[in-house]
Amino acid sequence: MILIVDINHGALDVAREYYNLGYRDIHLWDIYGKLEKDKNIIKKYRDIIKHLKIVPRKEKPDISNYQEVVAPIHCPIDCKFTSFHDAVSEIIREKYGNIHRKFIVVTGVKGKTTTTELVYHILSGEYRTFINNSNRGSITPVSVLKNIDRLYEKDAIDNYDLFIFEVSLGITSCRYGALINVLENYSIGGGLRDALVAKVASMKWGEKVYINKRVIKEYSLRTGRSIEGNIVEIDCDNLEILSKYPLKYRYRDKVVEFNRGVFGTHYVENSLFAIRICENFLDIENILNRIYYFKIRGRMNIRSYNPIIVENINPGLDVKSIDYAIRDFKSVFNRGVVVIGGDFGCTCEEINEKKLGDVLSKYKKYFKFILVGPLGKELKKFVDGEYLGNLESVYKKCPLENMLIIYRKSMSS
Ligand SMILES: Nc1ncnc2c1ncn2[C@@H]1O[C@H](COP(=O)(O)OP(=O)(O)OP(=O)(O)O)[C@@H](O)[C@H]1O
Repeated sequence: MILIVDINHGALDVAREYYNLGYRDIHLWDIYGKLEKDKNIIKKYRDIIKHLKIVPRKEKPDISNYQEVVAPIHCPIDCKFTSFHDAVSEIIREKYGNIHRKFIVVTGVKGKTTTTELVYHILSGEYRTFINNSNRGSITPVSVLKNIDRLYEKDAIDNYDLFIFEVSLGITSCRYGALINVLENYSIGGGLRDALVAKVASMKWGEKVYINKRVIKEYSLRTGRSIEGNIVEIDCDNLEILSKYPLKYRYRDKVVEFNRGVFGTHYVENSLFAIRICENFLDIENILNRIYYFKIRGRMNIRSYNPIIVENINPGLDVKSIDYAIRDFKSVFNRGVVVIGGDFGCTCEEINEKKLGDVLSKYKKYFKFILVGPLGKELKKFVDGEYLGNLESVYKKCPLENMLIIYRKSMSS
């Protein structure tokens, strides 16, 4: 008997794969009551649901009855289980042989989307490249499998030489994997595990994995163990930054240079990973040339030049990345306006408005604050600032000063 947990994160897809691989007696625990809330799921997965025993949310299955439990790594269950990262990695190998040898998989706390977009931008000059990241869809481990299934169904898999995936909380089987940072280590699984240990545990799925030196150090301090596998340590902290805007830094005997449309020193870390991965495929001149033309919306892009407006509008902004964004902006422009706010409920990790308020207070000598969206409304309790409702009202005001816009934008808005 096998127990698969959590429909929200793809348990029905995983169950279907196990069934097709010959497993029987599959129980599925709908831990968050998804089937009660969303009747469309029953229609969509009728073919597999009829072969499963569904354990409803209110019932707690007796784990000791099962030979194997399969669950998302952040699932709040206290037992030994196969993570979805492990299950998906094995299923891909079973179903598709060596296709994972064409995969580049990126994980981390901040910069996953930017790094996958960079790798895609660099490699797609020479390779037929597929990408999935949070700009384009779900980034659960199961989404890797679903993307490959879809390409096979459409007979489109041979249209690509390489496949780039952003995956949350760890990598799945791949030729090249990357763990770019653990900017904020947070607890998962109701406090039973943490993001750092979860991400590191998945590194075994990469034939070669690029890991931030800071993460290697933090992991060793936290657990007393070293990370196993074919690891390339990436040291992002000892580089010579030649200019913050336009961004330029020294890489070996070369200069990495960005165009004026992107802003922020976090691009150093993200591009360093992109360069190291892409060096497996292209020569450095070609890579540097592509980087110069890189642009990405909503992640510290320049919206206009006089005065400067920098836009940081995306779902993944946490307190630390907001702090870094303002610090970077201050280090180049010194003063101006910070527009701050947006939505709640963008990601599993909710933003703490009180902590954010404390961070903003550090900068109140230098910046005027304009507050926007539901988060902005809450921030009024912690910082002085004009509440302007939404971003449209901000743009209508025609700013006269340099302005940084930080807006946590949910995928649905
Ligand atoms: N390497 C980095 N270090 C610190 N902050 C970063 C880094 N890369 C990006 N950021 C900040 O995080 C924001 C989100 O970046 P990005 O979307 O690339 O991260 P992500 O990991 O995909 O986020 P999420 O998956 O949580 O939405 C950026 O706009 C920037 O402010």
